[in-house]
Amino acid sequence: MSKDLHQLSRPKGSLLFGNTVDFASDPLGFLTHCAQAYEEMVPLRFLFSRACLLTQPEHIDQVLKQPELFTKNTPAWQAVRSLVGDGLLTSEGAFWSRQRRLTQPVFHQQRIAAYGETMVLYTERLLQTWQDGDVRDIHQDMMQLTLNIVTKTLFNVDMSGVAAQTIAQTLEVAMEWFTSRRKQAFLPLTGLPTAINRRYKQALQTMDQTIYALIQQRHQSKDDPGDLLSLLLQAQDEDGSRMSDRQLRDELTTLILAGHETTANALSWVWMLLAQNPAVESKLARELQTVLGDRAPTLADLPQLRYTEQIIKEALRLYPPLFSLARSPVRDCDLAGYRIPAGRILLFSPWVMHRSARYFAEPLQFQPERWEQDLEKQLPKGVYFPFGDGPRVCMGKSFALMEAVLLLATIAQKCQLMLLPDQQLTPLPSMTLRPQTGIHVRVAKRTTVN
Ligand code: HEM
Repeated sequence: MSKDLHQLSRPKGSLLFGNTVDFASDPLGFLTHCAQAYEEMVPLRFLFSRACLLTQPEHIDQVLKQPELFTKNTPAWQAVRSLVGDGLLTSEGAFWSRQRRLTQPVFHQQRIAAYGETMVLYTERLLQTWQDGDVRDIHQDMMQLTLNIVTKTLFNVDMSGVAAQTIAQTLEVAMEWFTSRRKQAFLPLTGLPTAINRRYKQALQTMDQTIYALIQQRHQSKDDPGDLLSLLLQAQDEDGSRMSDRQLRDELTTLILAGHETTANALSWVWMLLAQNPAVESKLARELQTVLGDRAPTLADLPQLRYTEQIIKEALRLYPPLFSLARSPVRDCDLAGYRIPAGRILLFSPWVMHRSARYFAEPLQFQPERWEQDLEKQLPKGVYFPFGDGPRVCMGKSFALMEAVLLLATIAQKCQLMLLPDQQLTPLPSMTLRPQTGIHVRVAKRTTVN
């Protein structure tokens, strides 16, 4: 006989709003506090929505491994849907399964191997514009660079000038809109003509024009570059029908968003952590000098760039770009002996799990060395999951890891980035975990390795 969630202790909230105010004002702090102060499941209430925070790895693992039972039908995912529509990230059931099958080949190891050259080339182009002593917002640089790489590799488009700016601006507004929705406990207030709602609607329209123009161009072109866009255009249902332009728009928007925002954030936090930890930075420089000397990295170097990879893993542990995930059961079910009613929002947070002293020694310290002995394999499932897990694990995981290592190696080989003093380096928990006011650095072109 399953137990009732009511039996579990929970953080006191206000009579009307429940835990909304605490969550909205400091989601990272609130979730961390709940995981530390209460039991394995923590019932929560956000105004009218009931939720439950999972803090046991085996529960998280069970939820991630059963996407048919635990779906993404939650307010937070609905908010993401307003931006990306019914693309791979947000669709469900047979439709998602078909789209995933169809898109998978583009992410096969051999295929993404070919993208390595573009990643390094685009990074070198960016470096050519940097002068010794320059002050830069490295977060903006990473956003621009990863956007250019994802559109070139997946859609064979050089996204520059106005189009790139349109996408960047839409994302800025979308993040602001998403943060404001979280603060309203995801109440469906999107219809109200508030300033931010209006700006968001306008930004979506402008971005749609850019994406539809890209689709149109390809419809008219005779070339078949064999990229993801060609694959999607050629895909046919059993009845011979093809994807509508609306569906193509959703998939393209999804991959542009998922394919650059996350990696850019991960790399931004890497630069901050390196600047704060000079011993790690020097060790990285030595690895790059030993493995690469003066030549640019290639795919073949990846197995030797072990410390570089450990830095990425460690930064993803401390600053997971998707800091919290959510699912909801389609029917009443049992989880760890508790009855979970259909529709209950289940929250679980990489931020919380990755910083737990139960699984990581000195959890708040940046220690890439902890990944030396294949720690990832030794950890229980559901502890370290920056890319999610189960059938809906990030489709771009290998792409992203390869990109992060190549970009880090290419830049760190040539430059050292130093943080400007007196800046607040606060993570803003929006749709992703972004640095709230960017990360401002001074560039020192490398002459010798320390
Ligand atoms: C450091 C970089 C990245 C991180 C941390 C990351 C993280 C994640 C996570 C946590 C999920 C699962 C969400 C959930 O289950 O609720 C996910 C899904 C997804 N990611 Fe990534 N991602 C990254 C890069 C990329 C890249 C480069 C691409 C594409 C080029 C991509 C495409 C996708 C797609 C399509 C999904 C949806 C998969 C599905 O539901 O079938 N991601 N990502």
